[in-house]
Amino acid sequence: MATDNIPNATAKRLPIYYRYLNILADSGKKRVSSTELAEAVKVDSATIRRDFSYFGALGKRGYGYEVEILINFFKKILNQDKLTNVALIGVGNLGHALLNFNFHKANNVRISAAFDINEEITGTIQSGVPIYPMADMKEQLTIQQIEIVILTVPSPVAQKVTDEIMETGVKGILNFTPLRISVPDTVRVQNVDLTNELQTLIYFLDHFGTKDDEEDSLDV
Ligand SMILES: NC(=O)c1ccc[n+]([C@@H]2O[C@H](COP(=O)([O-])OP(=O)(O)OC[C@H]3O[C@@H](n4cnc5c(N)ncnc54)[C@H](O)[C@@H]3O)[C@@H](O)[C@H]2O)c1
Repeated sequence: MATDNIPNATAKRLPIYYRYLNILADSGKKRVSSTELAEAVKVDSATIRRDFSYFGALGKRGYGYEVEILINFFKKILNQDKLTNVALIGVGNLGHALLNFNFHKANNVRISAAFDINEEITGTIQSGVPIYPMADMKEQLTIQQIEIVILTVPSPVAQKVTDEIMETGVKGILNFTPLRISVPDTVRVQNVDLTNELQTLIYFLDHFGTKDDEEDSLDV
């Protein structure tokens, strides 16, 4: 089944579907229609049907979707069976918040190592995660076979730190810094910018009120 070329917006909705399907399964529900799912996850049913259609026939017209089949399907696609270790670089205000949070609601991803230059925190363990000095970064990323890094360093050092990361086996960076970092084609960068999200929200409220177009909504 080809899942390589699904649109970004669809890929971003998959964890939302997966989370809600688990809630349905926990409440004993066996079957769900795209309309019911649409109501719960606030994505219109046509979009849900189109998203699911990228993965072949997951349901039948007029019958809906088997909750368990969908869960098993998304579990595989989202790699929920496999624990992904992630590293955090830059344990300041934002880094601390992410360490505290540590994705405890997702059982397939966790921050297993953090790095900083601040000697007051290196060598300590915060929220159960060891903070290593930057001098240990390459070695630890390699030993722990970490392929994903969350970047929360100040923007003036973001590219330099990225270049160091590129000397390891890291394949993906969740970039919280405002700098648009340069990486080789083999590495994927996902930028997170709360200011941008807030401004987009303000724009939609100003122009369209509260009724948003699903394709452009902020949680795509
Ligand atoms: N995307 C967003 O919505 C969003 C929101 C807030 C902050 N930010 C960005 O996130 C980053 C962190 O913000 P913050 O408020 O936590 O900053 P901060 O100054 O509190 O933390 C930065 C941390 O990085 C460490 N650091 C500095 N140079 C380093 C280096 N070369 N290698 C490793 N660690 C290094 C510092 O010691 C510090 O602990 C900034 O780039 C900021 O602009 C983004």
